[in-house]
Amino acid sequence: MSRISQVFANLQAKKALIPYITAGDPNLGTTLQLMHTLVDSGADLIELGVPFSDPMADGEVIQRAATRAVAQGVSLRDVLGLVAQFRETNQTTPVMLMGYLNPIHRLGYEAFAQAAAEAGVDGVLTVDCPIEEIGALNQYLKPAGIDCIFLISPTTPVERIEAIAREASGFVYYVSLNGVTGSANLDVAAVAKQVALVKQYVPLPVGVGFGIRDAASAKAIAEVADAAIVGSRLVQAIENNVGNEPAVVAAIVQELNQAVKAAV
Ligand SMILES: O=P(O)(O)OC[C@@H](O)[C@@H](O)c1c[nH]c2ccccc12
Repeated sequence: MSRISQVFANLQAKKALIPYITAGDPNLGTTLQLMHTLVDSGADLIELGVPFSDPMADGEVIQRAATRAVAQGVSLRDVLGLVAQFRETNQTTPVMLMGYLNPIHRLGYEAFAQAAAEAGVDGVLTVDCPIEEIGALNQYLKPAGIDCIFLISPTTPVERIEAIAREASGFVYYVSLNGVTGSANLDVAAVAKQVALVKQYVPLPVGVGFGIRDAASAKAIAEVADAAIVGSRLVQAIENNVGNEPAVVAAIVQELNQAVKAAV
């Protein structure tokens, strides 16, 4: 069983909190510290962004984080090195990479899958990978034991959800709204309805992200899904608290985790 599946199995009826941070924001050393902070504060799984120059699914907050990391020259190889460092002292918390296809394609799918597995990566979400192309990557991820995580949005047609069900493992990521990360108009009732639809076709846990900003929204989402995913709130806190990032992030994640774990 993969580390991601294991986490959901261990939680039983409880819900997962999945915080997102961008690797290399504000620098790789701080990201390593923050990854341990996330775990200590209750994160069940870490979503780690691979910085990219043209992050089209991201709102301004995460775009700026990617720009800061890219400006320091943080590469996909560096991110894999970061995960390997994290694994030196943590063998239990799953790490999923979130990124765009270009850097993975440049490294080569087979080489990437091998290096990611060696580093201790558990899942890969390629935001801009068309379903036609995912097989080319997944043929290497699967034997390497890495889960292929897919986005499903409010406009994903049922045929595509069925195609995703054939390739996905670990969990699927339901995007709560049509827009970019950091949006503010979360409609919990609409999400509940769509998550139920997704579950008719996909026999995996469903995590929900986009627009979850506080304890109340995290709890509301955790009541209708298997995991709440929070990015922009944390990335904004990192930007606003240079030099004091771990303490501020710890406080937010602890609060979010309490809310998510209180969901029934
Ligand atoms: O930032 P938000 O609104 O809290 O949403 C989570 C999101 O940041 C994280 O999962 C993520 C960051 N970049 C992405 C690109 C596509 C899909 C998801 C993501």
